[in-house]
Formats: sequence, structure tokens, C-alpha cells
Amino acid sequence: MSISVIGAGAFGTALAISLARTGMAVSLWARDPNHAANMQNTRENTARLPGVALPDSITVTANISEALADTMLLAVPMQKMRDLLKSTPELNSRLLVACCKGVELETELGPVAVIRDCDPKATPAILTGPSFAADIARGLPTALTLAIADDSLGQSLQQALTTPNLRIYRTTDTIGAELGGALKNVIAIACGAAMGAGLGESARAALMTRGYAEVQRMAQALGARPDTLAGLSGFGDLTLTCTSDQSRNYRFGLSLGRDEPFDPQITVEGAATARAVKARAKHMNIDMPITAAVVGMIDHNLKITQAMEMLLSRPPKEE
Ligand SMILES: NC(=O)C1=CN([C@@H]2O[C@H](COP(=O)(O)OP(=O)(O)OC[C@H]3O[C@@H](n4cnc5c(N)ncnc54)[C@H](OP(=O)(O)O)[C@@H]3O)[C@@H](O)[C@H]2O)C=CC1
Ligand SMILES: O=C(CO)COP(=O)(O)O
Repeated sequence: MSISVIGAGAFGTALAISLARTGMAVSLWARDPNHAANMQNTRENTARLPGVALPDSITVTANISEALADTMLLAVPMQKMRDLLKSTPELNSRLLVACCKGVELETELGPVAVIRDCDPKATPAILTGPSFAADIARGLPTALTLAIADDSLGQSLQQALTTPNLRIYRTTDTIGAELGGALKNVIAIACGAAMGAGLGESARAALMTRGYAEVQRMAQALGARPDTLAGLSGFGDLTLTCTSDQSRNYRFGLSLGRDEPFDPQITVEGAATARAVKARAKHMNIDMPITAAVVGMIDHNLKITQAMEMLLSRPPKEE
């Protein structure tokens, strides 16, 4: 099975490095020809993943026809996925593996549904779970979830993506996998804000746990399986992202809690996703107070201390 990676950001580059270390020839597509040429010549992604050498078996190109393969890993931010699919018809009718985490703002759809919407002939899948690009690129041990509806195709893809340091688990529950990965970013922003404002680790544990309850409510209402949410793509990634300042979502939260500016060029998937999920929860009449508080902090200048007061003053309920 030939595999190429579309999107030369931190995660796409890390996935290409991981696959290439097994000796596989991998094409890595960057939309910007200068960025592609620079990476191809210097053998490093200095902009997004500095300090890790690209193995010789990676070819970086801005020419999509040089990057076509049986399986295409789409590693662009969630809110850019539709642009990518619309502007790159060469990707049509292929096995497309979303490597992003989020919910599209305009449509309230996740990555698998966006692929289906843009390209009904594609076979969509998602690769998600707890992993920082830098860890994968350094060859540190990592485990991810691959979700795809067709389990026999899933088994081949699982084998193809597995490396000595990257263990891939498989599920057919694409809804659970994509929602776990999308929603944990929203909760990580809340946790970062609490820690940034000095509210303490007990407050963070409460936000993580009640945030996980929100993930379960929304995801199960949409058909996700509880065991998927308890796995790498849900609980696993929630734990990583809410506790590590390697996470951009968590760091964005820290800056909200500290009332400090945050570089708008940095990819923070949880911000747009919080807005999309809040809107979807409203349509579906699902209670998601932490998600609503995150939107309040991002869009309405609500302080985390005020958000906490609102959360704590809600009527008592059963856990
Ligand atoms: N970084 C990480 O540790 C991890 C990230 N992820 C997920 O991976 C996804 C991508 O994140 P990450 O790689 O970190 O993001 P980065 O910000 O590092 O890179 C984003 C990349 O997407 C490219 N891009 C943006 N818009 C388009 C477009 N319309 N067409 C083609 N390419 C485009 C950018 O190109 P350009 O440089 O030209 O702007 C850039 O190369 C996110 O959903 C994230 O949640 C998942 C696990 C780990
Ligand atoms: O998804 C990630 C870890 O699994 C990366 O998190 P950030 O996008 O918050 O950096």
C-alpha cells in the first residue's frame, strides 16, 4: 500500500517521518512551493517541526500529481479540510485518512463527514489519539486509533501505518473517534484557563471529569460507542491535552487564564470547535456548560473565575 501525506505542518511532517523510518518511500505535499523546496533541500521542517531531520525516503513536493498514492493522510487543520478537498480534485475517490481534530464551524460536521460531503466516492477514515507531533518525530512510543467503517480495509491500513514506535489500534466507530479528538481540545482550553488563573489542580481534575461527561453526552447522542470514548481517541487524548503545556489548546487556555495575548498564527483547533459544538448542543438540547464557558471566554471576554462561578452555582445534580 503506498501512502502519502498531504499537509506539511507539524503533524503531517511527523507522520511522514515515522513512516519513512520504516524504509517506506513517502511523499509529503506542502501547498507552498517555497516551503516544499526549503524542506526538500534542508531536510528539515524548520517552520513547524524544527530540530528533526527528514529521512532520505521522504520527498517533499508542492506538485500534487507527484504525491498521489493509494492512501492519502490529510494533515491540515479541521477548518481548512473543505478548502483542501475542493481545491485539490486529484484527491477524489481515494482512501482519505483525516489526521485532524475538530468540528467544522459552518456545518457542525466532523472530519469524516466533511470528506463524505465533499467527495461521496472517497473512502474516509480518521487517525487520532494522544500524540504530540514532536514525540512521534523523535521516535518516542505512541499509540493512536484508526477508525474506518470497513474493518477489512482497516486491518490492512492498520498494518501499513504501524511502526516499531507507533502502535495503531483499530475501530469501526468513526463518530466516536472523531468526536473524542475534537471535544477534548475544548476541555483542554478550559483546563489551561483554570491553571493559568491559578485555580489549582483540583479544579482542573473537576473540569477534565465533567468535560469528559460532556464529551460522552454529545458523542453518544450522535451514535458513538462508549468504549471508543474511553479509549485513546477520547479519554487518552483528553488526559494528554489537559495536562501538558506541549498542547497548543492548553497553552491557549493558559494565556486566557493569565490575560495574556496568544499568537493567532498558532493552530488552536478547540476555539472554532467550541463554537460549533455549542451550536450543535443547542440544536440537540444537550447540556454542555463547560463548552459554553469556553465560548464565553473566547468570544465574550468572560473570565475563567466568572465561568467557574457560573459552573459552581448550577443546581445540584446526580453525577
Ligand atoms: N501538532 C500535533 O502535535 C498534532 C496535531 N494533530 C492535528 O493535526 C491537524 C494539523 O495540525 P498541525 O499539523 O499541528 O498544524 P500546523 O499548524 O503545524 O500546520 C498546518 C498545516 O496545514 C497547512 N494548510 C492549511 N490550510 C491548508 C489548505 N487549505 N490546503 C493545504 N494545506 C493547508 C498549512 O500550510 P501552510 O504552512 O502553507 O500554511 C500547514 O502546513 C490538527 O487538526 C491537529 O489537531 C493531531 C495530533 C498531534
Ligand atoms: O492533539 C494533540 C495531542 O494529541 C495536539 O494537541 P494541540 O493541538 O493542542 O497541540
